[in-house]
This record gives sequence, C-alpha cells and structure tokens, in this order.
Amino acid sequence: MKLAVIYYSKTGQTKEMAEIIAGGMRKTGSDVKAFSVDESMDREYLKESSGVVFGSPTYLATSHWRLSQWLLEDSSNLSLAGKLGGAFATAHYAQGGSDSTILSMLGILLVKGMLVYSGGSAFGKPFIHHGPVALDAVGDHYEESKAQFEIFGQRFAEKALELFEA
Ligand SMILES: Cc1cc2nc3c(=O)[nH]c(=O)nc-3n(C[C@H](O)[C@H](O)[C@H](O)COP(=O)(O)O)c2cc1C
Repeated sequence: MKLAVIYYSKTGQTKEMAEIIAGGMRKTGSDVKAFSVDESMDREYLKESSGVVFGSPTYLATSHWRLSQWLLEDSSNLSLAGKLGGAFATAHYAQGGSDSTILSMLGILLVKGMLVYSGGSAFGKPFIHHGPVALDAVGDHYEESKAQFEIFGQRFAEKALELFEA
C-alpha cells in the first residue's frame, strides 16, 4: 500500500515531523513518500496512494498559505476523494493556534471528500485528538513530541490497511 505525507516547511521543523510520521507509517510495511509543496511531486504515486497526511507550521493560528494553495490549485486530478486524510502542525506555543491550524486543513480534506482520521483517543495514550502537534517554544516539547508523531504515522497506516487492504 502507498501512503504520502505532504507538507510546507520554512525552517525545517515541519519537514522533520513529516519524516517522523513517514517513519511510523513504514513500520507497517507500507511504501511511504514525503513531499514538500515547494518541490515537484510524483503525481502518479500520489494518485495511487491510499492515504495522505498534511502538515503545516502554524502561522497566525492557521495553516500556511502555501499548503492551502497546494490543496486549492495543485491537488486536482489526484483523486483525493475516498483516500484517508490526516493533518499535523508545528507551532511556538500551546495557545498559539496549532489546533485551529490542524482543523483548517481537516476542513479542506472533508471538502475534498477524504475520509478524515485523527489518531483518536480510542487508542489510549498518547491521546491524539485532532492530530499531532510539536511546540518549539515550550520546554522540551518539540523533542518529546517526536514519539507521538511516529505513533500517529503508524496508527494512520494501520487504519489505511484496515480500510483498503482488508
Ligand atoms: C510569520 C510567522 C508566524 C507564526 N505564527 C505563529 C502562531 O500564530 N502561533 C504559533 O504558535 N507559532 C507561530 N509561528 C511559529 C511557527 O509555527 C513554528 O516555529 C513552526 O515550527 C515553524 O515551522 P517550520 O520550521 O516547518 O517552518 C510563526 C512563525 C512565523 C515565522
């Protein structure tokens, strides 16, 4: 099964978390590719992917315009409808709007007809409500959250396998 992670990253932190999610997905034996919206993407691979996770830094408590622009202008013809979708964010502060950043992306995924996956609290700890978040200005949160991102990637891939390969 093919899975993808698509992100925007200006200073590298969202890219690092995208790679960690990809690593968690690979634990299930899935093929995984991570793409920046600033590079040319393997569109055939994306068309064949069963699930895509989107990531953005938090800018003014919402997702970066480059990620929204990609979803608005560049995602057509990729058959996103029916694929599993998820989202994650990086941010400075707990009160900085990472949750609204994730929800802004998930809202677009719903409009695109994707099946939205959050990680869910049903799986127990770590509880991931809307999607994983890494905060770079709150003590050691950024480093400590890496385990949560890996688990999110693994859970996302396991759900995609259950939905599409069963
Ligand atoms: C112009 C700008 C606006 C930002 N706005 C917010 C914000 O509203 N809330 C927040 O918590 N962090 C904010 N940040 C911090 C970034 O979201 C955070 O550093 C992020 O991890 C950067 O990701 P990147 O390294 O992938 O570019 C902002 C950073 C910049 C440069």
